[in-house]
Amino acid sequence: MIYTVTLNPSIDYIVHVDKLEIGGLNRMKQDFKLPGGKGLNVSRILKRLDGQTTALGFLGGFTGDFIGKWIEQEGIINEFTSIKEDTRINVKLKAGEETEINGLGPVVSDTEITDLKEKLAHITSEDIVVLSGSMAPSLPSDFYESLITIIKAKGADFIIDTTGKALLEAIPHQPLLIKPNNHELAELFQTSFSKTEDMFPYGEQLLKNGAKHVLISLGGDGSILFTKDGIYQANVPKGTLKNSVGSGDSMIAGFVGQFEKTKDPLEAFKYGVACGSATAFSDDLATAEKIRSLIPEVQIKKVK
Ligand SMILES: Nc1ncnc2c1ncn2[C@@H]1O[C@H](COP(=O)(O)OP(=O)(O)OP(=O)(O)O)[C@@H](O)[C@H]1O
Ligand SMILES: O=P(O)(O)OC[C@@]1(O)O[C@H](CO)[C@@H](O)[C@@H]1O
Repeated sequence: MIYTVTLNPSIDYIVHVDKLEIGGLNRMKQDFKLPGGKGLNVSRILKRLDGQTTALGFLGGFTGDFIGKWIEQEGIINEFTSIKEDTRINVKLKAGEETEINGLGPVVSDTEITDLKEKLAHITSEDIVVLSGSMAPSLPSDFYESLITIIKAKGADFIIDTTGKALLEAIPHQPLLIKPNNHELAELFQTSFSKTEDMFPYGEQLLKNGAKHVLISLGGDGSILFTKDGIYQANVPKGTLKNSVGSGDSMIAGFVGQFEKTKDPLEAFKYGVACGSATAFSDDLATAEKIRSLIPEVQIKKVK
């Protein structure tokens, strides 16, 4: 079973306007409310690909009810911890360019924290846990590490998709996968890249530090996978960009879903690319049909 943990889920309020007038009254052309949060997006894609997935994290208030009902309707096992405060709303403003305004997130109490940890402790060594996204500021800064301790004690694998200190602290615990994008990688090492090859030593360093696989996503420019056997680069399938929100999460879902089945990192990489691009070419997260249609277009070559 693949578990996802979304500590700070959201309703993603997607707002389309023709042209944004700062300081004026803007009328929406179209709007959508969708369940959001990185781990939840991973679960939603896994489910569409017929995977079994359980979603953990914190959900509260009217916003939490909306998300809980939605994901249950999609067949995702909902083991979220109920919290007193409202889950946040993240605004995704589409006015030609995309602008995101993400909420801070609710205060989570000690009892709520204990409940989440108890639920996580039900996993077995056969399971993979995906830890994704930001933490509400009320949580201790080493919270992800405390969850990793539980996961490791059960002998399960984990994937972590977060940034900064929480990501750096997780790497020595040997995550199955980390997936920084090129900007996050540059930030981790306080550097900048002018070409793809510049990233190679940093990806290799992350492997040395403990990650079992490192996937660096480059948006519309593709992605690079670092494994113990070498470095591989993928193209991007052709299509029209509709929405880049959630393409990174979709990539992780494709990778972990296929890795669970085949244990083959290159096969997993191929599915990851197809899922990431399929979401980039869709209004919401990609459908299984769209993902499957892109698989034949993905080409992976060894570059080192
Ligand atoms: N414009 C695009 N065209 C084709 N494929 C894309 C595009 N944008 C993203 N993808 C696919 O999705 C993968 C992940 O995208 P990206 O690098 O933007 O992740 P991310 O920064 O984690 O995204 P997010 O945080 O918005 O979910 C890319 O490596 C690529 O395979
Ligand atoms: O604020 P975080 O946790 O970093 O990111 C949250 C978020 O932007 O990530 C998802 C896309 O990856 C969205 O569904 C959600 O709104």
